[in-house]
Amino acid sequence: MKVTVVGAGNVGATCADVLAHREIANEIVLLDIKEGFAEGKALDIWQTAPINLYDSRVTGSTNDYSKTADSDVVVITSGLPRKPGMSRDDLIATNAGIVKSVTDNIIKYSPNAIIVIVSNPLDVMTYCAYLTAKVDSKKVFGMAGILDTARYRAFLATELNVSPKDIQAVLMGGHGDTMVPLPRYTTVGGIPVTELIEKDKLDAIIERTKVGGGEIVKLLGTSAWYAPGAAAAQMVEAIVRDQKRVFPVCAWLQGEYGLKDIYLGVPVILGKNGIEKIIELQLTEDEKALLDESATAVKDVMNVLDGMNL
Ligand SMILES: NC(=O)c1ccc[n+]([C@@H]2O[C@H](COP(=O)([O-])OP(=O)(O)OC[C@H]3O[C@@H](n4cnc5c(N)ncnc54)[C@H](O)[C@@H]3O)[C@@H](O)[C@H]2O)c1
Ligand SMILES: O=C(O)C[C@H](O)C(=O)O
Repeated sequence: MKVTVVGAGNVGATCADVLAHREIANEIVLLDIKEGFAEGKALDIWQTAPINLYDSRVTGSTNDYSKTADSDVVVITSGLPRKPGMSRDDLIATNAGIVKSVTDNIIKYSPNAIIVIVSNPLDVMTYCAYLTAKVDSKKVFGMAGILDTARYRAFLATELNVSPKDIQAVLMGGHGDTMVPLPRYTTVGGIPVTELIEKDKLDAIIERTKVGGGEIVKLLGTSAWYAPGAAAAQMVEAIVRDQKRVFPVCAWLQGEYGLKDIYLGVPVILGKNGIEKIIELQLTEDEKALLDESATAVKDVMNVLDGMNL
C-alpha cells in the first residue's frame, strides 16, 4: 500500500510518523511546497525505523507529484493553520486555492486514490477537493469527527477517572463551534454516560469539546497536531486494512438526515472502498435541530467557496 501525505508541517509529519511506526502503509511519501522541507522530515522519520523497529519506507518530495503516482490513499494537510483570534473559516481565502491545486495534482497522478482532507475549514475544504477531483464522493471525505470525539472522550476519561479506551461516543455536524456531541450515544464500558456524571458536568464537557481546537490554539499560538495526525492515520488504517471501522467522518450527504448536497460529519463505515455506508441514526427533535443549525453554518461557508469561482 502506498500513502501520500501532502503538507509536511505539524499535522502531516505527525500523520506520516504514525503511519510509518505502526506499519500502516509500506510506502509513505511526504510532499510539501517548501524546498527540502518534506525531504528533511521524511529523513528524520525514516531514521526512527531502526529505533522503533519498522520497515515502512518514508520519502519526501518538494512538489514533485510524480513521486506520489499510484497512491492508494492521499491525506491532504497542506494549508495555513489558524492563529489565536481567528476562526477556521477565516482560512478559506488561502486554503481553498491550496487544496484545489493539490487535489488537481494528486488526481493527475493517482486517479483512483481515496482522498482524506484535513485542511481547514474542514467541511468546506473537503467540498473543494470533491469539486476538483470529480470522483465518487465515497472516495473524498474529511477528518474531524475522530479528533472531536477523541477530545470529548479524553475530557470524560479525566472527569470520570476511567480509561479513555472504554469511552465510546458519537459526534455529528460541522467541524466548528456548532458541532453536535450526542450524550445519548455516549457510553462508558457499555453504561450510558448520563448514569455516571451529573448533567451540569456533562454539559461543561460538551461545551469544552466544541471549542477544543480553539483551546489549543490559544495555548500554542498555532493549532493542534498530535491528535489530528493520529486521527488521520487511523482513518488511513481503516481504509488500507479494510477494517470496516465505524467513525464520524465528514461525508457528502444526499438526503441522509434530511440534508442534501453538503459535506457534514456523520457516522460511517470506513473500509477499502472509502465510505462504505453512511449510518442514519434516529435523532430526537432537539438533536436534529442542532444538526440543522450546524448544517446551515457549513452551507454558508460552502456558498463563500462557490462564490470564489476557483
Ligand atoms: N481537520 C482537523 O481536525 C484539523 C486538525 C488540525 C489542523 N487542521 C488543519 O490542517 C492544516 C495544516 O495544519 P498544520 O498545523 O500542519 O500547519 P503547518 O503550517 O505546520 O503545515 C502546513 C504545511 O502545508 C504546506 N503547504 C502550503 N501550501 C502547500 C501546497 N500548495 N502544496 C504542498 N504543501 C503546501 C506548508 O509548506 C506547511 O509545511 C491547517 O489548515 C489546519 O487548520 C485540521
Ligand atoms: O482548531 C483548529 O484550527 C485546528 C483543528 O481544526 C482542531 O480542531 O484542532
